[in-house]
Amino acid sequence: MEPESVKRFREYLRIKTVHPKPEYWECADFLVAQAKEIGVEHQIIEPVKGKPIVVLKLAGSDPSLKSILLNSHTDVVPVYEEKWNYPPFGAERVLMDNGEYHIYARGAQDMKVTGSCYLEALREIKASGKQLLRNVYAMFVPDEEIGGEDGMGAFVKTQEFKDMNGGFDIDEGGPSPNTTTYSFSEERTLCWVKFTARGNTGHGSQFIEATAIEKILPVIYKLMEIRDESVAELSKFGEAKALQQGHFTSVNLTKLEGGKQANVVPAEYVATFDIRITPDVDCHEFYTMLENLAKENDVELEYIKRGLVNVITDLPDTDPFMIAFNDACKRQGINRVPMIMPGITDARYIREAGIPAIGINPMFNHKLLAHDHDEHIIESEYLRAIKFYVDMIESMGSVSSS
Ligand SMILES: CSCC[C@H](NC=O)C(=O)O
Ligand SMILES: [Zn+2]
Ligand SMILES: [Zn+2]
Repeated sequence: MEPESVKRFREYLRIKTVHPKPEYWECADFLVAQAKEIGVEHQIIEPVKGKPIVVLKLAGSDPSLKSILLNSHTDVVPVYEEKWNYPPFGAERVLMDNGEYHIYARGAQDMKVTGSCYLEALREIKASGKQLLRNVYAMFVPDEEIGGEDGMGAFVKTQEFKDMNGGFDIDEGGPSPNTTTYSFSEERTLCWVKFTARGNTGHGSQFIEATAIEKILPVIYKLMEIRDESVAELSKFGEAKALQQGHFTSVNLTKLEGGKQANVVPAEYVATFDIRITPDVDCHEFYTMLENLAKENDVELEYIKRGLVNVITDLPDTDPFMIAFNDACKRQGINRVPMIMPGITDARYIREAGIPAIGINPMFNHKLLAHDHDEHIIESEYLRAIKFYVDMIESMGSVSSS
């Protein structure tokens, strides 16, 4: 028998909130219907037209206290459909040889599973008739996968967000490949940067000076050197490599453009990099280094997107919210290990707004398939995750001081 919570999760997965044209209103309709069924208030905020944010509220008995926020994004990244063994928006429930059911869909891990856990946990708590002390808000926001400027970035600036009076945010994490759970209270800083070199052109048989290629190559070499250094440092950690990656700056040359024909020396060459700066270094110093590198080589630099601040959540274990958080983890058999988020998430906007945020995903034994083909989750782990969130929400929502 398929649990009702799984049916609802699969319904959420079937909504094509996929870039570049996510069906945000279909998604909002689904979430509003959920709120009505669960019996909690909801609100739709649209700080940017066509990008609705849906917020569900589990009302606490003392609304003057700071609230607990549960954040999730509704959008998902595109798919290479031909590479999937199951339709990416079919949300098929497949019985595996080991007796486990898998649910296949884009967003199954990243991160509709978490959004569904919030919905199911609110449903359970509401149905139990218990009233918590603090307001709890589940937020469903668009556009995280494209930077979140029009989603959480815009939302945190609204009066509606301020009125929620958030005291602590539970946010996005990743499932664990084993039974250790990662928790994220800091992220690397995103830097997408494009270098354009211009130079002399002419016949491909000649020794032409000051070509675009000669200018761009030292820039590429230098950045690849930084990449090599990170790889070398990271490899020293052996098995613990994945856990440590956030302490190193990652560099990837993601686009290289230029040249028209084999015998024409290119007049222009463009190199685009996806760089993630570790919070262990000052991002402004890193930017100065990039700018100097460009200047020294007569290359133009343009930031496509970059972070300018990097706020981390650093609460002591004696903080009442942390006590409640850790207690719930312990009760649910979650062995929490801190890690720096390798990518960027909407939690950064919440931290910048002055609210502590921790990203977590309590599911065990999953291959990380965010943004990958055949993204799926193990049903029994989803069901266990719901229990985790029920406990976590009740625990955090009952914190009396702070
Ligand atoms: C600039 S938006 C990119 C956001 C994305 N976040 C999760 O995958 C990431 O690449 O980290
Ligand atoms: Zn995500
Ligand atoms: Zn993602």
